[in-house]
Amino acid sequence: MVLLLISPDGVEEALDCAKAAEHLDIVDVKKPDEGSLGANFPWVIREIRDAVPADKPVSATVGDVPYKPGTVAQAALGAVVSGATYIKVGLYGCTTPEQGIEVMRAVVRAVKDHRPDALVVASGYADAHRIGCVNPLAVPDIAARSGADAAMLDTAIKDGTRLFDHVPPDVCAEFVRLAHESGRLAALAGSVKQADLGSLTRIGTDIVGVRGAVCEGGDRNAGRIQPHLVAAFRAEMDRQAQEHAVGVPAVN
Ligand SMILES: O=C[C@H](O)COP(=O)(O)O
Repeated sequence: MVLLLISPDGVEEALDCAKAAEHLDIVDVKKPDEGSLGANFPWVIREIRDAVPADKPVSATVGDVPYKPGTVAQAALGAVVSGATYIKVGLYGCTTPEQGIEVMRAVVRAVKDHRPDALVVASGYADAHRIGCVNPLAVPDIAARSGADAAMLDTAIKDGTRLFDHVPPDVCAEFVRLAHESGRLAALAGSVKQADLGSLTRIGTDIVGVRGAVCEGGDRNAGRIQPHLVAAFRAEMDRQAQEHAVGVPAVN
C-alpha cells in the first residue's frame, strides 16, 4: 500500500487535514514560504501533533539545509522533540554524496538518540541540476550509508514543473529500486497530480507527498488544503492500487 503524505502550512490547514484524516497517512509540517522543504516553528509542530488524530504520524521538514552537519542535527532534534516522528531533511546545500552522508549521519544520531523509533528521511531534489545539489540517484545511497530510513525526492523550485519533468518515470523507478535494495523506504513528491498516480503506483514508491494537488485551484501558495480534494486524491490512489494488483492498466 502506498502511503499518502500531505503537507499543511500551519495549524489551520492541519485542522483541515484532520477532517480528512481517514484518507491520509502522514501529516507533514512545513513552511512553504521558507522553501520547498521549509522548516516550521517548534510550537507549530507541537500544535499540529495535538490537532491530528494520535494514530496519524506527524512529519516535519527541517529545511532546505546547508552543508552544516551540526546546525542541521540540532534542528532535527528540535523537530523530534516537538513531536514529529518523520524527520525530513532537504539536502539543498550538499553538492557531493559525502557531504550528504555527513549531514544525514549527524541527523540520524541526533534524532535516534532522542527517539529510536522516529524515521529519518533524506530528501534530494528532482531538479537538482537547477540548484547545483547532489544528484537524485545518489540519495538512496546517502540514506543507506547514513542509517536514514527513507530516501525521498521533491522539487526545489515550485514553478509548475513537476517530478517527472526532471526525473522521468524510469529513473524514478531506479531510485525506488536502489532505496529498496538497501532496505529503505522510497518517497516521491514534486507537484504530483492525480494523473501521475498510475506511474507512481507502477514504480512501487512507498510514499507519495503532495500539497498543490490537494489545495484549492491546485495552487500550493494561494490555495488552501481542501478535505474533499484529499479524499478524491486518495480515491484515485486506491483505484490505481486496485488496477495494479489485478494487472489491468487503469484508464487515466
Ligand atoms: O512533501 C511534499 C510536498 O509538500 C509536495 O508539495 P507539492 O505537491 O505542492 O509539490
